[in-house]
Amino acid sequence: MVPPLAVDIDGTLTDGDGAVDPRIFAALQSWGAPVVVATGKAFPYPVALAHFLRIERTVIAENGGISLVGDDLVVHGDRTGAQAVADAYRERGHDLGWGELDLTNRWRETEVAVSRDRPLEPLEALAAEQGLEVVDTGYAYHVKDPTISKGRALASVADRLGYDVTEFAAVGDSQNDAHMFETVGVAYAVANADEHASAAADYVTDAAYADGFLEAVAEIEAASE
Ligand SMILES: O=C(O)COP(=O)(O)O
Ligand SMILES: [Mg+2]
Repeated sequence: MVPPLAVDIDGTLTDGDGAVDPRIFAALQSWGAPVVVATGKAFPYPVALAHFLRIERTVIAENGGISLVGDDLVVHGDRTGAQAVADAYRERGHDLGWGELDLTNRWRETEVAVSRDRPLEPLEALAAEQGLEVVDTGYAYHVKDPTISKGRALASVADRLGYDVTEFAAVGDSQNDAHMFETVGVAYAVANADEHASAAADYVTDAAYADGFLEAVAEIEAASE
């Protein structure tokens, strides 16, 4: 019996260009236990992925700021502090880097993401003034509540699914997966992972990106036989 699986999106289910690799579809659709898509992206992204893959709508978004188990939605926190940081950052002449539509932040409820080509030092200083942190996922800088994490949200989701979080396996690639890795039973970092994720993982795959994910799930399955 395979364990329940928590899986990151960017850098894990994607290729090096950030496109979801279609080879992961069957792996998620055929997994013999619950799958939790756990991402730093805004809530609509993992919901859409689950919808179009026709897998259970069991997702974590915004680095743990939002969790959904079926119709049970929990928002952990709010965006007030992060928005104050974004406003002060703009007042210093730095936009968030996503253009007018800002689809990266349009639907965020608990944090704000800033493009990695924007200055980090003033962002970190402004976040610290609000008691917030800046997490670099390799895809964006996230201004967030330091007490919120994918790991903390996964413990809540596991409980709502009737599992202990230590029964989970997890696969991911960056700093925003590290606490989740320390929370689950077994954690795999893909070869392209940053030093935070690699250090927190039990294993690092030989292959990168979606190839690394497929390698990890094959090993998790083999270990469960
Ligand atoms: O949105 C990001 O910055 C990273 O997203 P991820 O947690 O799915 O890798
Ligand atoms: Mg990632």
